[in-house]
Amino acid sequence: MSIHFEKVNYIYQAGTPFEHQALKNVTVSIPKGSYTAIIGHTGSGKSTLLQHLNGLLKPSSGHVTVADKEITSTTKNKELGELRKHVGIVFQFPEAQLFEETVVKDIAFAPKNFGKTQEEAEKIAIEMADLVGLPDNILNGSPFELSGGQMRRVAIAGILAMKPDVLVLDEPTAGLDPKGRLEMMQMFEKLHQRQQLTIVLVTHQMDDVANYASHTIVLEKGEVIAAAPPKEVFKNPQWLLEHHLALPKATKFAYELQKTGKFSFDKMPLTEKDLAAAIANSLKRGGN
Ligand SMILES: Nc1ncnc2c1ncn2[C@@H]1O[C@H](COP(=O)(O)OP(=O)(O)OP(=O)(O)O)[C@@H](O)[C@H]1O
Repeated sequence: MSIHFEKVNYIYQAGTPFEHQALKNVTVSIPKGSYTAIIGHTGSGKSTLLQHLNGLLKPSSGHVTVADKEITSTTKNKELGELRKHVGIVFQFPEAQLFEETVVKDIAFAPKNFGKTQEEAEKIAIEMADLVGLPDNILNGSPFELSGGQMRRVAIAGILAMKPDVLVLDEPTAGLDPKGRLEMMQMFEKLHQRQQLTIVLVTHQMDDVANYASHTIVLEKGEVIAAAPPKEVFKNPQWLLEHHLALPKATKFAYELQKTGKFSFDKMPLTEKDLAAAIANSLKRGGN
């Protein structure tokens, strides 16, 4: 399911003293089947852009096309029901939305609402729980007795139960410890690979962009300032620093090494593995 923004402007609270233009003439695509990271400073418009993906927000002008559905300022909510099944959005701290008395019932809520029988919905729920790595023995217990990371998995399974083609994640690892973060990111990677899900990830974690994303969109003050694979976006550390963006750890380390004048890199490494290979190469060419 490909997604395209064409000259999209979005203005919050238009015509009031609080008016704020959060997206400015955004023309950008999210390739079908990609793992696209959206990065940018606080307030650059990431969440605003994300909410256009299923019409929670509609462009003030311009249009968004998701598969064959065009969303404009005049699109009615009742036209968006089908689209919302195809684009699942996991907002920050999704576990706050859990409410059912058992894990299975919580995950089964959406399919039941979309017309499945109780039995069908629970079957889907059990499959989805397995997909997100929840153990069987918690399924009939309360979601509120689980750890934070497991509660989040329940909430994500609830979104996956709609069988979306696109999974949108707004800082999905916020508040998790390093182990929980790694496990969660590995789970999304698995979903991307095995279910061919298009993933759209809003993140401040540049290492996650480097490790997992195939495409990157960089926002600054509501404008798209770059849209390219991570290796392109991170190849010029100076440009990123000028735009007050962080670098992946390995890229930063290589950049600092390069500044000593003793190492040079043809391609900036993005990951620890790339970094080790790049240092070895530089040494072979006569670095010291
Ligand atoms: N309801 C609103 N009314 C007015 N301005 C708003 C409203 N919601 C967001 N904004 C403004 O729109 C801009 C973009 O906000 P948005 O939440 O999309 O940014 P973001 O990049 O997701 O930020 P963060 O990284 O902090 O989540 C910000 O300047 C924000 O203050």
